[in-house]
Amino acid sequence: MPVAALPEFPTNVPTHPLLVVDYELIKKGDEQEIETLWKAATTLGFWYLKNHGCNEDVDNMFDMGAETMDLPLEEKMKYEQGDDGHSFGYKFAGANAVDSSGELDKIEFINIAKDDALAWPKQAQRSYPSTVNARMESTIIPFVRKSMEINDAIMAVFNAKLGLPEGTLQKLHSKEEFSGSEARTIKAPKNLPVGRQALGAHTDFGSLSFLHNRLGGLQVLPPGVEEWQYVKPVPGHAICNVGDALALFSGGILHSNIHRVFPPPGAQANFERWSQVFFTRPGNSVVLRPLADESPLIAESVSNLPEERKTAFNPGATSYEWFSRRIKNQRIKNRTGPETWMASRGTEQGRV
Ligand SMILES: O=C(O)CCC(=O)C(=O)O
Ligand SMILES: [Fe+2]
Repeated sequence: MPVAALPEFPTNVPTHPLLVVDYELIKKGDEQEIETLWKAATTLGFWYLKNHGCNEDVDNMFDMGAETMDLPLEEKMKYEQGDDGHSFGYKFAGANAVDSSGELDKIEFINIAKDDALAWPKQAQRSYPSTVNARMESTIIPFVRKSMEINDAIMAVFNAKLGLPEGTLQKLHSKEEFSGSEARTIKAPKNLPVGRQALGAHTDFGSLSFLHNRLGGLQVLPPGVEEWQYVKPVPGHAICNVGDALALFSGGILHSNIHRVFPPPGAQANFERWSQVFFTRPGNSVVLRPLADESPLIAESVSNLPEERKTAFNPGATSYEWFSRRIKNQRIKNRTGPETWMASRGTEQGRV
């Protein structure tokens, strides 16, 4: 669907403005732009990123997604994630809960491991539908490589601002180690029930998310605010956000905010909603904990945390364990009651 053919985002719904960061300026080390990025990452934890150079790659990923979702359900189900806490592969609509009542999610998606993209034509983590394999070289590998480069550059800025020894965050997100890093293409059907969640409220599991939206639907619940607000898609601008792993590594200096997906507002509701994400996550063996020994700034932030937050910020889990616990307990098949939803939570602080 060409963007020009889609209805405009309505003007009468509450939106939350995001700071705009220019990736070209970040790459050049522009001090003012770095300050804008830092402000965004330490307050809401969401920002727009322009001049990222991936627009064409994202369009190609949407084509790959459409080809994949058009396969018969029976074919897609051969590549399903399963109920054991694995993310890579296909997820059917209704596989996950969206809240503690066990209401079902409305979106389907395909997750492609960065390890499979980088190892191609060898298989690293798992196999994929033919439509994915056919576009691995032309579409997926370029998108994954560029997204990794962008998230790495942002992470290098955080590393310096947190006062960590050079390359610390880079080492925790090494290309070589297997990780949960993945590309995700999401399809939400048109005309979803109004006022219901398509994707339940959550914080992202990993470190950095690089998201591309054409239609509205993404909502955030900013700190200290009681009303969910839409994040308006802006053409050519990615929506970037901090995930739990960076919040934990930084002792809470970087903020991982809760968000969810609602049906697109106004006339946009009559259209399928597609989104494209790349998630950068730490290596599987990396233990999630504040890097207080490596940075006085982080040590100070931890010392100012209330006792219960100190405990929550030391989950005693590796990145792999954190990630699979959260995925597994979202799966409706694993639900025993509201406690299963609670067991899927990250750093939301009881807000959902
Ligand atoms: O589709 C979107 O806009 C957001 C998706 C999301 O939050 C996620 O997949 O973690
Ligand atoms: Fe998310």
